Amino acid sequence: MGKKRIDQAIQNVLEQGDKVFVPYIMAGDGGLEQLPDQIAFLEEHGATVIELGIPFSDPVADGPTIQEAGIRALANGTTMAGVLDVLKKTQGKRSIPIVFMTYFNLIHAYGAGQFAADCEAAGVDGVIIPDLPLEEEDLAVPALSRHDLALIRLAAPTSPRKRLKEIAKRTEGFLYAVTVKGTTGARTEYAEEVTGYLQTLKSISDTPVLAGFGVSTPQHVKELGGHCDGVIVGSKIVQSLAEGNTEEVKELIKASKISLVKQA
Ligand SMILES: O=P(O)(O)OC[C@@H](O)[C@@H](O)c1c[nH]c2ccccc12
Repeated sequence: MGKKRIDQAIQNVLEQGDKVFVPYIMAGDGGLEQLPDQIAFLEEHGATVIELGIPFSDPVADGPTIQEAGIRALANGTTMAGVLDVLKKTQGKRSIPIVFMTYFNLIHAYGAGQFAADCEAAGVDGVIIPDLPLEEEDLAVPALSRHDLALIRLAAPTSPRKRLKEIAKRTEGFLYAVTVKGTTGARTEYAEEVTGYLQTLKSISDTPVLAGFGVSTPQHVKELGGHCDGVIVGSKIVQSLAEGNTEEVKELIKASKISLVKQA
């Protein structure tokens, strides 16, 4: 459980010669009762770790697709406590690691200590808190460490090198390389500097580096994956699942399986 489970899952994929694939889904989109099946589907089709978003009324880092998914999830009554409850009850049915993506406000309202304890009890392995800067981490880190939860840090393309080094040193599980300036959401192409930025992060990080924000086609998965250890896909997965287009999700995951291509 916890940090080690994330490290293990990522290591297994990399040793096999594949790239890590982390899908993001919004908990409660489509009804919270769907969550165990959504997780099982992603696990079955080869996801490495699942990033599970907790809906929040003021999602400052999110673009329209994820904002709308959050509104749908809130409208059907999804709460942090509800998500933890479902995960706790279905713990034995999955072996894929789960990472929460939640704004700090929700953790603060829940109580950081209680939050971390309940996460551990529900089999959650780590958290991403996009609005918790390095300088404020003490608000959460002691509780998270006590309950063996990895705190995955985000690197932004606007951060100076010195700061990137500190982020890379502190991160646990993986380093989340935000590839664009702006909010989450599908994009058609990437600026050329992204390649250099990912290479820089690889050179300063001992922890696997995963690229996220705007990854939305199998081509993106292959391209970006070629410069780091794998990718995170949010908006495109959220949209495909909401439309019932499971084929699209499978194709995205398949693009991270380099070893399959080599054998073919
Ligand atoms: O939606 P995109 O562009 O594929 O980006 C990933 C992203 O959705 C997911 O990791 C995420 C959702 N909300 C966030 C807030 C901050 C950082 C990351 C996230």
